[in-house]
Amino acid sequence: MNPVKALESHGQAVWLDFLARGFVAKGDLKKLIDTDAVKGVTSNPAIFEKAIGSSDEYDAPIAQALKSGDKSPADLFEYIAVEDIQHAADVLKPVYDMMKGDDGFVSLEVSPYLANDTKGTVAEAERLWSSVKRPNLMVKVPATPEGLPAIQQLIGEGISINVTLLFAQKTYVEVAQAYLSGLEKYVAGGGDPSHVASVASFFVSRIDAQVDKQLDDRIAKANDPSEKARLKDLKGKVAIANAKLAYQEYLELFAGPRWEKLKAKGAKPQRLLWASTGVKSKDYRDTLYVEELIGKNTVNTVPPATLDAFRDHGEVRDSLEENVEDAKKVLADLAKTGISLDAITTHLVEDGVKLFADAADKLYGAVAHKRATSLGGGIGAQKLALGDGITKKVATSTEEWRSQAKIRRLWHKDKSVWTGSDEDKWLGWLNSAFGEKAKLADYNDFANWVKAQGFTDAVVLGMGGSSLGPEVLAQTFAKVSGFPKLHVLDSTDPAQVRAMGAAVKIATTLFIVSSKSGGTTEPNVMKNYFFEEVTKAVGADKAGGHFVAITDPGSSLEKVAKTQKFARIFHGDPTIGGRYSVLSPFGLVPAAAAGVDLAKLLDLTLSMVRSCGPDVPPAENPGVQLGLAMGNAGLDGRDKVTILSSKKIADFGAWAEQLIAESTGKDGKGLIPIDGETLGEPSVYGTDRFFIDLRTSGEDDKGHDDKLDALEKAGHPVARIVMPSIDHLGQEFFRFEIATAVAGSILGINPFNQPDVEAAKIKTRELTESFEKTGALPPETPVVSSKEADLYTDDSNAELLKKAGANSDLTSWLKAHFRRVTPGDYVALLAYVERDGAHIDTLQQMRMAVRDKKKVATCAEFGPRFLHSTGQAYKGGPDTGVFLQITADDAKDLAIPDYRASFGVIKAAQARGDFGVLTDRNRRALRVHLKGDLKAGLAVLDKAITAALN
Ligand SMILES: O=P(O)(O)OC[C@H]1O[C@](O)(CO)[C@@H](O)[C@@H]1O
Ligand SMILES: O=C[C@H](O)[C@H](O)COP(=O)(O)O
Repeated sequence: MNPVKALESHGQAVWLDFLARGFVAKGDLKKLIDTDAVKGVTSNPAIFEKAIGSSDEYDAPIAQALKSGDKSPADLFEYIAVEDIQHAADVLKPVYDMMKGDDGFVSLEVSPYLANDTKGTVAEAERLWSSVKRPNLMVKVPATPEGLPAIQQLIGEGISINVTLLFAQKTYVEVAQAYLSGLEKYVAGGGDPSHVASVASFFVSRIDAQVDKQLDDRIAKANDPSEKARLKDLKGKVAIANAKLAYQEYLELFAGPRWEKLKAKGAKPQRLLWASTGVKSKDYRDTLYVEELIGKNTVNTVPPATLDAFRDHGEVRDSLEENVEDAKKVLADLAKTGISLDAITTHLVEDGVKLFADAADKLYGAVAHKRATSLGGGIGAQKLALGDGITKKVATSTEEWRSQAKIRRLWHKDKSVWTGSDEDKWLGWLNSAFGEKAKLADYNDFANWVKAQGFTDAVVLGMGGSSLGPEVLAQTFAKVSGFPKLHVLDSTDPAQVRAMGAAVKIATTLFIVSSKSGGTTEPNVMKNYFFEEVTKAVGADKAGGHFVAITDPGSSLEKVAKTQKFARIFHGDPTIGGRYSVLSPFGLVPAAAAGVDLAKLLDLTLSMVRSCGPDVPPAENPGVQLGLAMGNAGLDGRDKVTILSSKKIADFGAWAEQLIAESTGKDGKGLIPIDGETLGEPSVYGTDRFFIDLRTSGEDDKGHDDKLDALEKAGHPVARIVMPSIDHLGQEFFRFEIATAVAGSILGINPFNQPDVEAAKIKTRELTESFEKTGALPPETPVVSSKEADLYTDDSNAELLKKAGANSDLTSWLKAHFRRVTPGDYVALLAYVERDGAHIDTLQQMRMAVRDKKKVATCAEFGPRFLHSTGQAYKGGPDTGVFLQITADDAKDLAIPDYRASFGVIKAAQARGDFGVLTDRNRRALRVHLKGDLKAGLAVLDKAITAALN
């Protein structure tokens, strides 16, 4: 007789420790049921990994599953696994029916990531139970300290459980008690226990593998031949002895009054199942862990190779209750050697969780890969060409992030991923796109209202994160017919404020006052100005109807908005910092007002959110990969993140700048974003660059690409990202957010605070308060004064510059200042003037001259806008900045209603506050104040810069 089938008559059920889609579909499982009397199937993460990861068998099912909507890799795996388990359960259903529910089970394991999470395990087991919907399912839960209470609860709910990763006899007793207690609860609640089944999967071969290793060590060290022989004799015996003694416990546990009471109600005993019964050592007979553990009311789940071997040459006898005393002696002899079985079994539980988590990482990686392939053009493609050195470092970090579960910890808001301060309070952005999608109806109502009002323009008044997201949206998407044109104002420059007023029709403009804190000076003064303008245009009673506010709950702006009867107040999420707020009301309200299709934007964004999710291992996770590249490149001295965004998404860099700089630039560390530099030949760059090229599909430019290729060839790290279309903009917001958070972890900083911006705000406040009291800003003395310009700096900078040749003219000071620039530095031009096309061009020309001459990175920024963006890194980041602040007389100042200070005064105070912090931090900073006509002044400065550089 077929030895496998013969086991049946010895009271043992054989299950198959294997599952794969085709195996079931092609009838192979059915064949084993018929020929070998196989009565069940077990799966685990390693089995699924093998099935899904190393074949293309699942490509089509995955593509099919995605047809009903995008899914995260974990959801996708679950979807596929549930189908597989259902198929196997259906094939085994006749066995289940024939045996009246005593056998015929298929097991599906909860995620090993939840092994130490009771609540998570319970929730997942409940979900699997209800989605598989088969009476012959067993959900596998590990016998970890956190798994035990979950097992008891789940049994108490009438869910059949396969307890896995069980190695120690004493844990087995706890498992059986948990089963009994769970059943008692179920019965007490009116449940019929005859529907509940359970097995306790006692692992075998892994114990011998560990014990043998320790025995081998001792054998090698032993000198006495009899000692050697004694040790050798224990090899291959301990696991079986351990299992035999567990069976003795079983016989006791499932006898006696407690059990009899349950049995009388129809309860089934929790059978011991021998798991891990494929031999791990070639020294042993391949049927060892079947032959020695044959006994009544047990199960042995065997891998296909062991099944084949046993069918071929297995020997059947009632072995389980044989030589129990010998088994005790084996364990006693082991104890005498000093090898602790307790320590080994404890370690094996932890190791078992780790091994299954490693397998799950591989499995989810494979699923993530198949998902990405299947979604194809739906997700922005990313290619990293980092050069050998950084590639190696990224590979090391990738493995570290995987083995330390850092992406899952990041998503679970574990602050120890960063500095362990308060990072956990600032991670609302991770899920915001899901939350905002649920609010689509409200956004649509708002959009309809905006349309119905007939607004011609919508102007966002805000700073930093509150303005730069909307600005990218405004500049990327074309005006939508029937909706207002979207503008952004983020300045206190009188000319710029006035220009915005002139660019729109005040009477038909919607103003979106956007400030998370509600207390930021700029949006408040801009609001005061435009509220008065609107009042003049439409009357006091109607003015509020032209304003909406976006602000965090309870802010001072909310109070004002209520008093002034704003049309709407949208609340931000206080767990999202400004620079991470674009996929929250701060980006989405302006987008809705402009008629952007938010459903499409969010759906496409969510694909990237899933691609960067907790279940996507670092190697397959595009956000993590970009972040590890940025962070490691930064540590390698390539800390100038040079952003090259193509024409259609030209403004993206301005948003990315605020994200990267404000998040990472602190504690003397950080990444300096470089936006807007024209791409050059390798010779104009130092070795401090990391290039990110971002474009939409089809925006190819041979000249640009050749230059980029040349840079890559010259050894510069280059990340290339191709968005399928501008509609995929939200994907890039999210990719960069994750990347920045990850880079922050690599750099060892808290990416969610902005200590140095606050310092400048305090200085500015002191200056404006003094103005409110005295009517003037405190006097200051230039180091040099000429007809066109005054120069200012602190004593220490002045002394150094004079020593370096600065005398009485502008050029000499600039020359001395630029002379301080060394490789690895960056030069930042910080201009507190109107940000218009002409000034952007002038600044661009100046910075390009500096870059090409000094071969350093350059920034061309406008104040006060950059204060809420790169300003943090300039003051708090690495001391590699050389700053030229440019201020100017305002041709025509502008009063602010309800303020004594004008826009001009506030802007001046901001410039001085910022400069004060730069010099307090001993940064290399010089301020040029242009007098008289600005155009002429800038021309003089441009000339002086050119002269200074030559
Ligand atoms: O939205 P708020 O609170 O006005 O802040 C604007 C900006 O100022 C900062 O708080 C500091 O620069 C940024 O992080 C933020 O985006
Ligand atoms: O339920 C079955 C177990 O997961 C399996 O038997 C473990 O076997 P292994 O030790 O060979 O991985």
